[in-house]
Amino acid sequence: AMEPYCNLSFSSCLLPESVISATELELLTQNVVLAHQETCQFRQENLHVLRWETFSTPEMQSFHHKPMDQMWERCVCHVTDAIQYIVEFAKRLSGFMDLNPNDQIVLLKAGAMELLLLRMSRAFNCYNSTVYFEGKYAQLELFHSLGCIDLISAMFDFCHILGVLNLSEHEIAFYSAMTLLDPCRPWLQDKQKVETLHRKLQVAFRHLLRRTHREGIISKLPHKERLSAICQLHLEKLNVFQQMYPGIAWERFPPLYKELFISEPDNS
Ligand SMILES: O=S(=O)(c1ccc(F)cc1)C1(c2ccc(OCc3ccccc3)cc2)CCCC1
Repeated sequence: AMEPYCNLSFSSCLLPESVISATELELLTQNVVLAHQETCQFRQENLHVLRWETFSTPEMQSFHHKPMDQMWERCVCHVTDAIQYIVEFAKRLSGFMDLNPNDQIVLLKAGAMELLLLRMSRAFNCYNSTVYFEGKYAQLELFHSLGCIDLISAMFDFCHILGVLNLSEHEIAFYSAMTLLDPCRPWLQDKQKVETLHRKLQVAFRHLLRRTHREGIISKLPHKERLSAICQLHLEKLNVFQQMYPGIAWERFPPLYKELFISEPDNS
């Protein structure tokens, strides 16, 4: 099939807005990979050396006996830390800061937890189903006191699916950028602008996969419905937690987490 872009000798040819030049393709790929590398929070090599360091039974017990609200507060703080890196990733993606501020917030509100799950798969050991948590790798059981083991096991399953694909940092970078810059997010004002960015990312990602003979993973990447279902479940569990511990979320959860996941109480 015709290459998705004109080569430089025809640089004067009229490029339909969705097609991208070879140079722009290369610059976009560098931008996405660098934005991810600079904001990935934990380096792959550091996670790798720890991946067989699991919590001992006594340590597991201590997590088990933690009160639900304490465990929630710890996880919510880790989420907030992780999301600060995700916000930084977004800001470094070419085109994101040119979007209007409303659309930047819309994309981060809808995509932050999804990107957190994609990044969490980097810290998942799919050989013993453990995930990096507070310095070591934890089994599912450790999170029992959160009272939302169905949410946590859905996250584990998701990380397992991605872990089996053994995605490279480049692939995770593109998967993250395309998840964030999703033109189908509700309430977008300038959908067209996000669409153009998304299409350029698609061309660049396909180009990378072709170059690395990894086209096969496209059909194996989880559908976005799966990602949004887990994020929906998180919001439901957060709601249940707020019913059980009224006031804790408002008093103890970081502002960024509240901004993203807790809708203003309707004062009606
Ligand atoms: O280290 S973590 O706290 C962690 C928690 C559970 C787990 F199984 C593995 C890791 C962290 C994370 C925290 C909450 C998450 O969902 C939302 C959630 C779930 C349950 C309670 C509160 C929030 C997802 C991930 C990993 C990435 C960033 C922090």
